[in-house]
Amino acid sequence: MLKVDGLTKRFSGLVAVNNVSLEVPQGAIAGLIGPNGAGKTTLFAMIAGFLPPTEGRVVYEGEDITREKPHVRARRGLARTFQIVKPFAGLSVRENIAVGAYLHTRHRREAMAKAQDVAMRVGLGSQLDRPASGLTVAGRKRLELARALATSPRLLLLDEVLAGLNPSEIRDILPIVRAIRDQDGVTILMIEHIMQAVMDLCEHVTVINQGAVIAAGTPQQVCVDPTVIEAYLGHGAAGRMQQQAGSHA
Ligand SMILES: Nc1ncnc2c1ncn2[C@@H]1O[C@H](COP(=O)(O)OP(=O)(O)OP(=O)(O)O)[C@@H](O)[C@H]1O
Repeated sequence: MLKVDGLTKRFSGLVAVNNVSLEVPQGAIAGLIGPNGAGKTTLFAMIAGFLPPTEGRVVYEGEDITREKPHVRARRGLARTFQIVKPFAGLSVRENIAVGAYLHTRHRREAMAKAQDVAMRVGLGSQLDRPASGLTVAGRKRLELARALATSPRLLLLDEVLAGLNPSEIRDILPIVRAIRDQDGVTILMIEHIMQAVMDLCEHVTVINQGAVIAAGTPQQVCVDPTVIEAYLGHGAAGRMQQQAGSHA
């Protein structure tokens, strides 16, 4: 469904993303993880068309979309959420969600109906007529998800939809994300720092560090990969953990 081929992004001297290749098959929930500043958001911005790559290609459903604008990609069914959620403050929850639906319709009634449908899916059904500015952090995350879903995506890029949520809020939102794939068949690529969520949701994970892919595999595989442990915890960490495990055995 999505093929990222040798994507590189340089910001003057800094190589934020360095020759990254990955594939997301149709129907997958795939994860993208890595320490702070690894280049995850920059990679997402290139996939969604918000930043032009310095080198490399983005291929979506077999077509090279590297030069396409974000709204053209969105019309093809490629949607993303943003880490920082900024609702349109003067608008209700329903109107905020409807903004996404206007991608495919010019009719207000249709956009509002789509907004209502999507709101029910993400658990915002009872908040539809409240001002979006009054939502809690968890509510705003649901709103962000709903706005993306209202564009009727086939590939959804989720940028830390769980960040800032408490454990019970996370437990509530995980089945919603899973249902987007299971019931609507939407393929998902998610950036996520919360490892338990990655373990629960993702079938495949790509790990990047300092702009480059350092590991890929199932969540279980990458969690025990010494290169990944070192990237998160520092040089020598994998060895220290092994020693500790040995001394506790
Ligand atoms: N517009 C920009 N201009 C210059 N440098 C940038 C720009 N955007 C990102 N960077 C740098 O590129 C690197 C990768 O940043 P990016 O935000 O993609 O990382 P990330 O993995 O998403 O981090 P986090 O998990 O903290 O969100 C960082 O060193 C960052 O400072």
